[in-house]
Amino acid sequence: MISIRNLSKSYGDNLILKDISVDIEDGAVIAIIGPSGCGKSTFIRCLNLLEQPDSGQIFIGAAEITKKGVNIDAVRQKLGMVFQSFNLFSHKTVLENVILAPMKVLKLSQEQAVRDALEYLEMVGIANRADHLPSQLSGGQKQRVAIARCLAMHPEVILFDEPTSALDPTMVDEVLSVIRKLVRSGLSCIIVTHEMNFAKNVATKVFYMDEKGIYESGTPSDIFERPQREKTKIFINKLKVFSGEYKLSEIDLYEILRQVTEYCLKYDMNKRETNKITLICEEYVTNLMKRRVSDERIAIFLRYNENDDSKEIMFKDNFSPENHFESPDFDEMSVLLIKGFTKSVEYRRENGQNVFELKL
Ligand SMILES: Nc1ncnc2c1ncn2[C@@H]1O[C@H](COP(=O)(O)OP(=O)(O)OP(=O)(O)O)[C@@H](O)[C@H]1O
Repeated sequence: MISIRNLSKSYGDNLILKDISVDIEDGAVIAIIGPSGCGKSTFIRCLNLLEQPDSGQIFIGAAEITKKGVNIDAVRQKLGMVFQSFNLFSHKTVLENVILAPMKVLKLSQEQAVRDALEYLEMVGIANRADHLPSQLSGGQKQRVAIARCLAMHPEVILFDEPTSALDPTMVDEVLSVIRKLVRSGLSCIIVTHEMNFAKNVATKVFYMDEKGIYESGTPSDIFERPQREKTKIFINKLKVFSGEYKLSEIDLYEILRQVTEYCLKYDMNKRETNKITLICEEYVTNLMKRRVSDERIAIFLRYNENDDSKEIMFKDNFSPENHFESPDFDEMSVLLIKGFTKSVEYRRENGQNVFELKL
């Protein structure tokens, strides 16, 4: 088991990872997903000490690897790493790349190292290129050699840092297939990936990273089908969000409608949908403007889910409850129009606010 306790890491003044604590069980296949720049690579690079954490502890079993004076080669042997950019020695053949570390670090004889290397090259389907130089290989083949080189060190866990990001799309599958094969053989892996289907189908657990930490974790179905937290939902559902908050005394209705139209057009909504959304916003805001009081505020949120094409509008305002949408003061035609354009309208009071959720 890998246990991480209160891990933090900054680059200069830029705090990237804040106080992460998590356990990774033996045999787990962890997919790490999250927006670009959230610290996924930094996190796994800290695990095998390619980056030095600023604080916190990492244990492999009972052994603390973050302790002063630890043997870094031994740590990296246990936690092998496959990089986005392969990192093969360009002047050495495929075979030489694979036997180098086992001879140097594991002190294997050349004969033994070659025997092992050919076995691993066979496993990743590239033994017939053992005498080639990396420059004679495609990106996918180079990455498979890098995986064989990692396996030759008998790691307990392999860390994959976006292993397919540098590849031509036609080569992604051959590398993912090899990783899938390793996973099936029982090897523990931690994979930083932007390949959501791969994460969904191969991982035993998914870490969604955001806000400098593991923002939400769970099984692939937890994360991909039932994400609980807002940012995970937005990331997973590819939600395109618009939000605007306005002080009623300063409101410029036409500016709001312009912003809403711009949002709809940006995400390729058709003219009909765009008109519906802007009309609903117009009706709602106009009705509230009529009863302008001192310092009332309204907020408009639009959410468009690209996966299932669903659209939602949410209005929040801090008017008193009797001023809400279905109250007699609200223009009857507006209510009919809004209801006619939507599949459902839900009203609730939340934290002293009126909240309307409309599904289109
Ligand atoms: N060696 C470094 N020195 C300074 N800043 C760095 C260094 N490495 C990464 N960063 C910054 O730290 C942040 C996190 O980077 P990291 O590569 O860990 O993110 P990521 O989630 O893996 O991103 P991506 O998905 O785009 O690869 C980024 O803002 C990046 O620019």
